[in-house]
Amino acid sequence: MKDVNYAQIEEAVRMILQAVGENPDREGLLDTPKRVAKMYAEVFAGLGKNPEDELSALFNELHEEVVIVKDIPFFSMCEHHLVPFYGKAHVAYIPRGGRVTGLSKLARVVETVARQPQLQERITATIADTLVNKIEPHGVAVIIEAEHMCMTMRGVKKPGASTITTAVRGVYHEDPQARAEVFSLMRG
Ligand SMILES: Nc1nc2c(ncn2[C@@H]2O[C@H](COP(=O)(O)OP(=O)(O)OP(=O)(O)O)[C@@H](O)[C@H]2O)c(=O)[nH]1
Ligand SMILES: [Zn+2]
Repeated sequence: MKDVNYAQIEEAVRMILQAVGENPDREGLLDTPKRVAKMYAEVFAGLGKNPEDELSALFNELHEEVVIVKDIPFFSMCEHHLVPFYGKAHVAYIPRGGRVTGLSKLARVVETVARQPQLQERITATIADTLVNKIEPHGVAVIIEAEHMCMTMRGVKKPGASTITTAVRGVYHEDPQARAEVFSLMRG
């Protein structure tokens, strides 16, 4: 994790409160800058981390068929508005050469990639590329379904609108039938 400058966040939050016409010195807001600084440190904890480091647990198991972990909940922050977007990630890969990773490690990759100012497309692609680079599987497919609060609580205000993004690599990129099969397992 990158070093977080808590004092600077606190100062900035005080300034924002003042700028919107609030009184940062009223009792209810006194600890708010501190809380917000802690909150940002937590929700941006993925900054400066390499998600490939999460894939350190490798088991030498010759399983050259698909492994899918689906419905991995995640929370991220849209880099345009710094409001949350959240939903579920589904991650599938076909191990190669006995390089099978711990199931929880797939969820850890999702967590690390999501915990930074992000775009849904970039989270999706980064998860796929992390697996490709670290364990060189036969194929990877990632689907993310999310609701963006910048589209629900503000702006166009369309609660319930859901965004689906995919990233496919290797055999899932090359073979439409394999891709259709894995997508139906992931979304079923
Ligand atoms: N592609 C993509 N766009 C996103 C994501 N999160 C938010 N956005 C969009 O980023 C865009 C920013 O558009 P701008 O016109 O620069 O900003 P804005 O005036 O606040 O736009 P509105 O949201 O339409 O009010 C909006 O269309 C958002 O819906 C994301 O993960 N991926
Ligand atoms: Zn946004």
